[in-house]
Amino acid sequence: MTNMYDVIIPAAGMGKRMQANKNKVLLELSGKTILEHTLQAFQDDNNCRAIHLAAQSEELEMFRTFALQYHKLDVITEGGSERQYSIYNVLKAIKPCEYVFVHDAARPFVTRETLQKLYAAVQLRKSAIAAVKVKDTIKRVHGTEVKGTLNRDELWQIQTPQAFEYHTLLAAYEKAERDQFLGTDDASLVERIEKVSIVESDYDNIKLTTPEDMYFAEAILKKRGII
Ligand SMILES: Nc1ccn([C@@H]2O[C@H](COP(=O)(O)OP(=O)(O)OP(=O)(O)O)[C@@H](O)[C@H]2O)c(=O)n1
Ligand SMILES: O=P(O)(O)OC[C@@H](O)[C@@H](O)[C@@H](O)CO
Repeated sequence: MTNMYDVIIPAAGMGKRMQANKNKVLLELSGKTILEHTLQAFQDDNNCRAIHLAAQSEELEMFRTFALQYHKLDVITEGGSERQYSIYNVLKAIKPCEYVFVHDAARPFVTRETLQKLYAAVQLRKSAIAAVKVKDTIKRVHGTEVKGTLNRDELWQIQTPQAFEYHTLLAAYEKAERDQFLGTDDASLVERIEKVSIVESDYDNIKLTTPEDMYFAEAILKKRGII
C-alpha cells in the first residue's frame, strides 16, 4: 500500500529544561519510557507504515533494542545540534514515501483521533498540523511595557504531529538549509513554500518540557485509567 504515512520522531534532544540529567524521553511514566509511549501510539495506528527515529550517537544502540518491541521501527539515525537538524538527518536517510508525519518523542499523549484527523487532512490539503485554541489573553510586550493585545480568535497553539507530503517536506528542508533558516517547528519551513492547514487536537497532547509537566503527565495517565 502506498498511501500510508511514515513518521519521523526526533528523540535526540538533551532535555535541559527538564533538569533530569539525562535525555528526558528516557524518563519513565508508569513503567515505560516517554519514548516508548510515543512509539506505541504510532505502532497502534493502522495508517502508519514505518517509524523513523533521530537519536543521540551514545543512545543509538539502546534505541535499536526498541525495535524488538516495535516492529514498525525502521531507520534510526544520529540527530543534530538542533531539532530541525535531527529531523533533516532522518528525512535524508529514509526512502521516499507519500506522506510524512513529524512528531516529538516528548509528546507521548497523542490520540488515535488526532492521528486519524491529520491523516484525512493531509490527503485532502497536502499539509496539516495539530493545534489547540489559545486559552489565555496574549499581549506583545517590550521590556515591561505592553504594546498591544493580539486578537485571540486568530491564535492557535501549535503542537505535533505535523503531516506533509514527503516531497514538500524535503523541498522545505532543502530551502531552509540554503537560506540558513531555523524554525521552531516543521510547518514554519513548509509555510515558506506552501499553504499549511491546522487540525484541532486536544489539550492533553502536551510536550513534556519542564519538571512540572511530569505532574500533568501523571494526571493524564490517571484520567486514561493507565495508573
Ligand atoms: N537537537 C535536538 C533537539 C531536540 N530533539 C527532539 O525534539 C523534540 C522536541 O524538543 P524539546 O522539547 O525542545 O526537547 P529538548 O531539546 O530535549 O529539550 P531542551 O530544549 O529543554 O534541552 C524532543 O523529542 C527532542 O528529543 C532532537 O531530536 N534533536
Ligand atoms: O521550542 P521548543 O524547543 O520547546 O520546541 C520545539 C518544537 O518541539 C515545538 O515547536 C513543536 O512541538 C510545536 O509546538
